Amino acid sequence: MLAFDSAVKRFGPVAALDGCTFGVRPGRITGFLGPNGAGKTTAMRAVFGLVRLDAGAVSWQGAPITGAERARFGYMPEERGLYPRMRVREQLLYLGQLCGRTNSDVGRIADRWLERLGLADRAADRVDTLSHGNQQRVQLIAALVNEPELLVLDEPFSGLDPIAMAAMADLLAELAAAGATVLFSSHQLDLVEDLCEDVVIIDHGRVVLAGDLTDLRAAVPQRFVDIRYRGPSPVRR
Ligand SMILES: Nc1ncnc2c1ncn2[C@@H]1O[C@H](COP(=O)(O)OP(=O)(O)OP(=O)(O)O)[C@@H](O)[C@H]1O
Repeated sequence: MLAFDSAVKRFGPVAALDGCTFGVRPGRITGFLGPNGAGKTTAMRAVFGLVRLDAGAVSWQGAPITGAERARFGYMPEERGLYPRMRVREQLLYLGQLCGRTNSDVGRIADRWLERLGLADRAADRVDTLSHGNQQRVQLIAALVNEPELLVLDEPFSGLDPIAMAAMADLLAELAAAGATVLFSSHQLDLVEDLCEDVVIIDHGRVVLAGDLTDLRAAVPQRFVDIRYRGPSPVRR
């Protein structure tokens, strides 16, 4: 389990995380929601040591996260992080080796995902010759080349067409079913509702709602509000 315990991170006067506490359970997909600037990216970066918390902690399996553990995690950062002029497969091999995996090991895993995501015929192409959606697929594979126990994805669905979104959703469901812990942020509420078992909603760096989506739905039986307006149309013609 990935756990945030009273995590605090300040940037000058801004509290990006302000006592943020939640858990991400293994074998499940957790959707991480919140308005722009809520603190989602900051929380995800804290898992990888890319921001240093001012107070509180983030832990994995009950212990502080070390570099050795991070090498077994997968991360798709919001700003993405591929070398544009490197060839797709070559880049995946390089990134996998940085995680301490052997060349043949990474090659086998990368080839499987390239095939699965319809990119086998682009393996020898430079990344910057691929479309945005295909670069995003490569970025996902980069997060998977070390067969991660924990997968943290910052807005992985943004900019994808419906077919690519469905392929990504299937893949995440499959990884979680195989035991991986999956946390992803999104602004697409319908997608989160369809795909996730758990949700965490934060605002101003604090958790406002967290838990099993089915339980949360049951606690709020009224899901739609019917608003009727009487009077002249407010729309000017
Ligand atoms: N490196 C930084 N320097 C200064 N302020 C930062 C930095 N990183 C984040 N912040 C601020 O911290 C707050 C939280 O930002 P963060 O990117 O974590 O939010 P978010 O929930 O991921 O937003 P979005 O949905 O827009 O991606 C924002 O007010 C942001 O401006």
